[in-house]
Amino acid sequence: MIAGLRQRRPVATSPDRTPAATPEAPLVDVRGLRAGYGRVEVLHGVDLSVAAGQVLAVLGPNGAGKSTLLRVLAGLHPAGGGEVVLGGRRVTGADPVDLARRGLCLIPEGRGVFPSLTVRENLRMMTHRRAGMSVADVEERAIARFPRLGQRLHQPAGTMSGGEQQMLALARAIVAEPAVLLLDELSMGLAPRVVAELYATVRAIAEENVTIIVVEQFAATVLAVADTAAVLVEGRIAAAGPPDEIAGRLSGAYLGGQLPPDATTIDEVRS
Ligand SMILES: Nc1ncnc2c1ncn2[C@@H]1O[C@H](COP(=O)(O)OP(=O)(O)OP(=O)(O)O)[C@@H](O)[C@H]1O
Repeated sequence: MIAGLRQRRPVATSPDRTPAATPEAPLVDVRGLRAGYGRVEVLHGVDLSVAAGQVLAVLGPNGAGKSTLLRVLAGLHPAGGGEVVLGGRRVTGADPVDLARRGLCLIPEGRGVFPSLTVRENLRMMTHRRAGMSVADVEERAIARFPRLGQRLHQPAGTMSGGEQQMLALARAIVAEPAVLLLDELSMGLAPRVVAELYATVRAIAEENVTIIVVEQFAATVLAVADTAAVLVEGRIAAAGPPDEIAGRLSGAYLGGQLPPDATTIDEVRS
């Protein structure tokens, strides 16, 4: 079951924190972003922007550079060129701790939890992320959003189902009230029903004015909750626009919500 929306409570903020969302300007603006590994460039000048409180879905086949894009945005991998602007401030090259302080939070591919720690311990680690937040606050917020976690507080996170682990990863992220949430393939290895449940929650989180960039191969489910979408193919944006338009352009190329594994097929959809 998906918990309903809760009234957000004020927490202490730092002056560096990304300003409250406003609908006028993009909250995240990526311009000509390049990145690679060694001499091999995998992002060849990516332009993307997402308005405050909106969900941007970035779709693309294996190896397109989706995870690399998120890692650069989170400060975990260096940009080789271009820039990242967060809340009107250029943050290219900022370190991950600084970006986290500004309210940017990445849930990486795989489960963003500590498997040997209990659910409670995983949640408690988040108290340091926002001043003025007690352990009780953290647990209360997490359980309000994901009631199932309340029954598993003493269970090691790694023994929960994949869907429950992703709920915990999302719970860890949202208790810190992020300005921007970066999600890398929440759907990996999960049943479609569980994926749909997780993405319904992602939509609800966006409704609380959190800006979300989500990277996925599970096209149909994520497009259903996105405000805008882009297709990344071989490190370049092949298409961008409203989700229904992108879905239409992809419809000939995938069945059952799964993008085709080869970039060539998506290239054919481009024009
Ligand atoms: N640490 C690394 N060292 C060298 N090359 C890497 C590294 N990580 C990723 N790559 C390469 O960069 C390219 C983009 O990888 P990335 O993981 O960003 O793609 P992706 O779109 O997220 O793929 P997937 O959907 O399979 O996770 C791939 O060719 C990959 O092999």
